[in-house]
Amino acid sequence: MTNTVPAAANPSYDQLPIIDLSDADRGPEARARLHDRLHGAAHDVGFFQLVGHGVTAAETDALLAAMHAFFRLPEADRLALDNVGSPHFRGYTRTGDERTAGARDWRDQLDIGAERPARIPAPGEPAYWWLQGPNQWPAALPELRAAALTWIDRLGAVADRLLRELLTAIGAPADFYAPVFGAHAHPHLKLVRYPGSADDGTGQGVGAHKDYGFLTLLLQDRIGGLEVQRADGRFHPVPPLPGAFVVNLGELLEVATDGYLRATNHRVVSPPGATERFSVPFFYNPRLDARIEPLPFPYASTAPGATDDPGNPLFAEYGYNELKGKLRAHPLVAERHHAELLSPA
Ligand SMILES: O=C(O)CCC(=O)C(=O)O
Ligand SMILES: [Fe+2]
Repeated sequence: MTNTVPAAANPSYDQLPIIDLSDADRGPEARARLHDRLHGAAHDVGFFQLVGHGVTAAETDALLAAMHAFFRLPEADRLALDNVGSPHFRGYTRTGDERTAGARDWRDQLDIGAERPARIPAPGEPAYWWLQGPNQWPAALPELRAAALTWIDRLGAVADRLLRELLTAIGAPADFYAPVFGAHAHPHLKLVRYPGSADDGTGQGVGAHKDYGFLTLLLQDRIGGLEVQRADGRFHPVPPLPGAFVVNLGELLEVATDGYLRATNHRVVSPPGATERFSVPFFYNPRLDARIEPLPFPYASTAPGATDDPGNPLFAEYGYNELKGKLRAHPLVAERHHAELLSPA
């Protein structure tokens, strides 16, 4: 059987393909092998484990220390940052206030983005400008701000390299999307805690969803619970791999490649009992007003078309794609600040 698309590096459902980004610097042969594996992983699975990314254990430990300190703050300190007070969807979401796939998630989290002044959309301007605005930081933990903003810069640089290698791997110009990133890109970071299982028996840590942007780089601890929908339609666990980032493709890469690369559904099953799980997803997103042009690449003619789900339309103008998700996930923020954007039930 011939197959022009290279097979995923590891076809087993027991672990995701493992991609070593440092192969890009080991000469033309190693780089060509990297491109084969990356192509296969991105096309066949939409998820992989990234090693050789250059982020050190010390850098990771600094972020994790700040995150753990945040979740150890008295609840009142965390609630002082309640995102219900932010029309920009920034700040703290208490456990049970977030919804995915129409049901309650069982996690609490701090949402952080690029630190910019609020931009209130004028009449006639796109509503997604609401997503730009200041973060909320805990007064009792000043080091969190530096740790989080440093992480956004660091992972943004890794994601930038990875996107270039991925575009090269599928035969596209490496810098095709460079204009939609740069100084006005809209990265997003979440510090997340899953506080064990809710008593409703659903096991929903976070419900099945796709991410909205280009690439997500996730740091997960050793507890496990992340699951990815594979080609057989079933959700398979992603066993933690120490030192690796779990990478997945977001909806914009699906739009850009007309479905040749896919944004893959994933979810988190709550840890058992009172076990806590921590994770840090970093979302590599372009500027809000980026309009994602179709990618010129040699496999474009074989692309099946992007997913057509009336319940989850994919928007090529990035800001609308993120706003759709935020309004759905944070109904309390949406009702308080953006009632005019909610479609009548
Ligand atoms: O916590 C995780 O492992 C994944 C979280 C996730 O998929 C998300 O927040 O988009
Ligand atoms: Fe996600």
